Amino acid sequence: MFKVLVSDPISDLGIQKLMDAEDVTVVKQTGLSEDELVAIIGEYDALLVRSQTRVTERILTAGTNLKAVGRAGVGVDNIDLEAATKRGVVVINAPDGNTITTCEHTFAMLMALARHIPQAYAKTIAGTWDRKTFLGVELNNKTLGVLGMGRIGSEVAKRAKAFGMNILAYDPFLTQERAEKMEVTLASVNDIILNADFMTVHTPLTPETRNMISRPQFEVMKKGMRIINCARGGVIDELALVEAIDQGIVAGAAFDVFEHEPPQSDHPFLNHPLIIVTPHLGASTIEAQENVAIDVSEEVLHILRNEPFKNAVNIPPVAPTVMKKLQPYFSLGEKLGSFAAQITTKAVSEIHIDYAGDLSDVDTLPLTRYIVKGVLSYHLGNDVNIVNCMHLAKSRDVNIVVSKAPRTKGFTNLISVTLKTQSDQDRLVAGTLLQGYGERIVLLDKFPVDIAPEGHQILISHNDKPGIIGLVGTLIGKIDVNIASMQVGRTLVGGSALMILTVDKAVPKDVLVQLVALQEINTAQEIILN
Ligand SMILES: NC(=O)C1=CN([C@@H]2O[C@H](COP(=O)(O)OP(=O)(O)OC[C@H]3O[C@@H](n4cnc5c(N)ncnc54)[C@H](O)[C@@H]3O)[C@@H](O)[C@H]2O)C=CC1
Ligand SMILES: O=C(O)C(=O)COP(=O)(O)O
Repeated sequence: MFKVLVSDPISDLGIQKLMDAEDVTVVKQTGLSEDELVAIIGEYDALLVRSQTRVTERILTAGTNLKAVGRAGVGVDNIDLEAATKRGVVVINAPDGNTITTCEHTFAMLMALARHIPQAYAKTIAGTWDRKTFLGVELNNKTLGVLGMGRIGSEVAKRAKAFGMNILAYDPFLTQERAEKMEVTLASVNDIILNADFMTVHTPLTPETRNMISRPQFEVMKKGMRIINCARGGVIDELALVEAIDQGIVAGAAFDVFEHEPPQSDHPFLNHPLIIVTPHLGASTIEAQENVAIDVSEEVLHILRNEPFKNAVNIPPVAPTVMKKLQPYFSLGEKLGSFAAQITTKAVSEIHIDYAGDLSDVDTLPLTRYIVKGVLSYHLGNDVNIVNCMHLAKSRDVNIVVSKAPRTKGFTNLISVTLKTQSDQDRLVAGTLLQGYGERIVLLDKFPVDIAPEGHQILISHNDKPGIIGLVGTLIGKIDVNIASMQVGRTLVGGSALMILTVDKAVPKDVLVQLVALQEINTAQEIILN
């Protein structure tokens, strides 16, 4: 039974699927401190959060059973991604579910700012009928600068056009072609600062975007600018903004987010007559909360059940078409890696993977992860997964080298895994996916073989002499282990040869020792593939 902890307020309707799952127990406990979370997280397989819970390295370290952290929303700046990756915890988010809602909140803030609605409301309900102070501005024919044209920024631009606004858009990934398609003007940050009447930010908070708009930008800014931030606190320098408002450069600001949330009661934004604020409500609609909770619950279920998932933040994204092509090879890749690791007795310094045939023209990184996982998990056990395997390999100075060849001899696809060791005792295992026959190992070192990679195998290297097969069969038979299949490969008559037996159950270690003691047998190794 998997245990999932929900530590922020997340829609019940959205997580219904998780609550209904027979193999999952959901526990809801919100408002926990870091210490409280550290104390209990060890029992849980997954943690579901929004932006309040800070998922720190301490929490991730204490979460010894943790497989996934699900963020019911977009921003993952409250999660220590590096620590999660190191510990093999998949971090997933729900990037699409709150786009429209946050865009609409941005628009609500934009209009409230243009017409002083919160200030007018407060004065009116306090009993003053003031029709002079709150002279607003129209949006029509004004210029809106959008910094960050991702999901939310693009939707804001679309709606602003319907209000008759001209859009200046800046995003490092915005091309001229896409800008034209969206009927916005591609601009620089400087163009926006100098020419816009309103400016809205929709970027994540990164080292590059932190204080993107600060004193130097305010100093040259077009007078009367109005600024909206429904993205992340810290993108616009809070103190510099207050100064710019007080100097009459900026006419007003509307902020949903703060550098530190919740802000201290003496934060200069609170009670400033020209700044309106909301408490990080951008994503807070019934619809968005259901959407993000559904998305994240489905993904967490996939991860817990070892099924393919998308939207992992700490694994590079894979295009669906590529995924479709690669997925059938994941299990074969992992088994090849595991097989190679089990027959390699020296420390591995390089994992060399060669993809040939069908696999040579796709981005094979996701498959490489499965192979590396297979190699490392033989020694490192369940601590290795496709999230942390590359990091673990690097931290152990194991190089991963990938080569590709468009053609293979006799196979439409071939994956060859060579484990290189410092003592030059390299081992090679190659496999293919045969239409109708499934996974096969077809090459072991230099010997052609045909083995279904599953269950228990014994790999024996011997000299090519008559009578060896009989000796081995007799010894294995004596301990009552059934041999399901046997193959012998050699390159030269009378030279070195290789025998591989598929057996029905594990063979005790002392039998392997007895096998090696037989004449003409050099090594005997057991390989277990699940
Ligand atoms: N207030 C709230 O409740 C909510 C806030 N957000 C926040 O809104 C922001 C945007 O979310 P989405 O549009 O979904 O993300 P997105 O990933 O679709 O868009 C972000 C865009 O920012 C751009 N960007 C990155 N660095 C930049 C830079 N230096 N200058 C200009 N653009 C840059 C990226 O290229 C990308 O196109 C995120 O920070 C997210 O956390 C999202 C949902 C709700
Ligand atoms: O999705 C995001 O990035 C948000 O900022 C929304 O945060 P929340 O889930 O409302 O705490």
